[in-house]
Amino acid sequence: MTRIISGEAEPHEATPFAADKALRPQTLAEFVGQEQAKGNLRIFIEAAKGRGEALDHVLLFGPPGLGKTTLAQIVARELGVNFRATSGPVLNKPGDLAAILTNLEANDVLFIDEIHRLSSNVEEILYPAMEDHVLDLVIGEGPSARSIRIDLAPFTLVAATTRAGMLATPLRDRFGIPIRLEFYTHAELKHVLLGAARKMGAPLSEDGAAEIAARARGTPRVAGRLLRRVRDFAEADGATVIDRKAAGMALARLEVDEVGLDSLDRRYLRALIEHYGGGPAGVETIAYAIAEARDAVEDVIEPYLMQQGFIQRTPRGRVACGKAYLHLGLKAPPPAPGQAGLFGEE
Ligand SMILES: Nc1ncnc2c1ncn2[C@@H]1O[C@H](COP(=O)(O)OP(=O)(O)OP(=O)(O)O)[C@@H](O)[C@H]1O
Ligand SMILES: [Mg+2]
Repeated sequence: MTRIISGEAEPHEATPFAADKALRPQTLAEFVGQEQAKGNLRIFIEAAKGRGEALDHVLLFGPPGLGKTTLAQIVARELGVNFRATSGPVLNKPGDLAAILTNLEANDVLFIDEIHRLSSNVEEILYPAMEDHVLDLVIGEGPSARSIRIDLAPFTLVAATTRAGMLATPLRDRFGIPIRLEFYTHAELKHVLLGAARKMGAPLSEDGAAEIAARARGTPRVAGRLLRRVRDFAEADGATVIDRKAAGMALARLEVDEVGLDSLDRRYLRALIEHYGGGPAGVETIAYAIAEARDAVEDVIEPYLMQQGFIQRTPRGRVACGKAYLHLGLKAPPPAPGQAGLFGEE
């Protein structure tokens, strides 16, 4: 799925040469928003440093593009320790993780992205490593198999996931510091955009930043991507400043509407309303109707539609709220007797 407003990283954004790598905030102070998470982290980091101990394990969860990887790197930098990064799908065998763990120095940060995709045999060796800093490995097979125990340096696991619900409870329980990242406010995104524009040398005005921020679906990665595309249009048009008008024109050409929805979001809402009478409809059914993978629908499309009150999740499926009808210019049917109102009130 290639969408300008997808919160997911595009392949080029995930490489070390990523256009947005230089824009990554380097310190907690530079990291915009997520005030509660930052405040807590600051205290825990200072305490761990003061005691000369490893920081407790941190679980970062939330939709794509909200800054999980960025925050993980910042934690290591603020602690003044090494940052080692890997990801769930990359760790195929217990030995892959064992090799990384045995190479960590005292109090280092190990970052495991997409921890929900860790295979269960790798997950099992992670438990004693997280809890007691030991590695229990089985060497050989069959009757000659024996297990050995290796001591590890104390370390901090920082794990990220878009799907905290998919983690096994014993794994989730081993994180002393769980942090949910929230969508950013328009003001926070405006701040992110002005900072990024300064670093890119792009002539973004205050009202231009506000215009992009309002359409970036609460997500810094989307804001950064929109800024780059808007700058391209502005340059092509010979604009000397990216103001509200230039940004608005570019965003219209990108088919991103005033509230940050693109054609795929609108297709989702239309499918739910026009094919399924506004719901309740199962996510599988809607995904099929718009020819998208269920995971993408759940991770990328729905969180923002839900947060903005376009749809609601009910035990019987997704339901379109009044705001969705209004946004598409459709007339909302009256609520059926005994059912929740369409405007979200229970
Ligand atoms: N609080 C922030 N302030 C400024 N820029 C930010 C902030 N959070 C994220 N960014 C920028 O947004 C982009 C995406 O951030 P990041 O890669 O950390 O997201 P993520 O949550 O790890 O996404 P994914 O779930 O896809 O791994 C980066 O370019 C980063 O610089
Ligand atoms: Mg990431």
